[in-house]
Amino acid sequence: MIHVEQLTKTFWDSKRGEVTAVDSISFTVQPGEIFGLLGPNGAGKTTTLRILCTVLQPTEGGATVAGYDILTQPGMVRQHIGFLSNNTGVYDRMTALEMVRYYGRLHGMTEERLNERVDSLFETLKMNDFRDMLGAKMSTGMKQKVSIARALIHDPPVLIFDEPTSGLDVLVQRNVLQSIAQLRGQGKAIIFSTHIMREVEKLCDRLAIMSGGKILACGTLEELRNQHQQHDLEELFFSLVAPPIG
Ligand SMILES: Nc1ncnc2c1ncn2[C@@H]1O[C@H](COP(=O)(O)OP(=O)(O)OP(=O)(O)O)[C@@H](O)[C@H]1O
Repeated sequence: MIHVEQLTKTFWDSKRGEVTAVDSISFTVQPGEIFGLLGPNGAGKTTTLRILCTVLQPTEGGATVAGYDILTQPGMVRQHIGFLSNNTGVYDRMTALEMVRYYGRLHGMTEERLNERVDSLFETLKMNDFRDMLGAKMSTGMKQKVSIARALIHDPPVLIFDEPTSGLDVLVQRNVLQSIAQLRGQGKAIIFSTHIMREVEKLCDRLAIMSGGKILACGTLEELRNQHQQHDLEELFFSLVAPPIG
């Protein structure tokens, strides 16, 4: 469902010179699978996800999403992908319902299909209590639900979550993680980027540990534990990302 092949992205930075944000990474994600990208700040997670969403172009390598090529079929990729970050971008002057419907129309959905999807999403995400509330009056948790509904309105087979729980309180975090787990049950292919190990342990079927633009390890948690002879994910992570000096 998602195939990433030797993807590389370099940026030119006036202070640092050439920065290799993503360095020849490859991985695949199957339907019904949550694939975790775990890495510290600056590891290259967001850059990778932005390339998959066709917001950025890779310097080298490529990827297909739901069978469509990110370079030659970016419009089709966007139609088959839902993207959620922690930056909710909810408009102050639109209600929850207006915002979600607006995104559905951007995806070219018919009114009938849109009504169906809105009803089902507002029900499952428990959004009916604030469907007519303006963005300006919503709590952070409400805004995050609107963002989730907006990302899911066109029922895409591929979902990309970039640190979706950062800045949320524990209750809302739990809610968001439960919603993501439900989506796996519906057969979606999901990429979930985070630097929170507990979330990876709870949610992800497979993971890649990223640092300095590279994938340092990739597999199920069990495979990584066996390969690196380290049961504790936190210890495993530190041994890869910040190995002891000397
Ligand atoms: N537009 C840009 N111009 C220059 N450098 C960039 C640009 N975007 C990202 N970078 C650099 O690329 C590297 C990877 O950044 P990226 O945002 O992908 O990491 P990340 O793993 O998502 O980190 P975080 O958890 O902090 O969001 C960093 O060194 C960052 O400074």
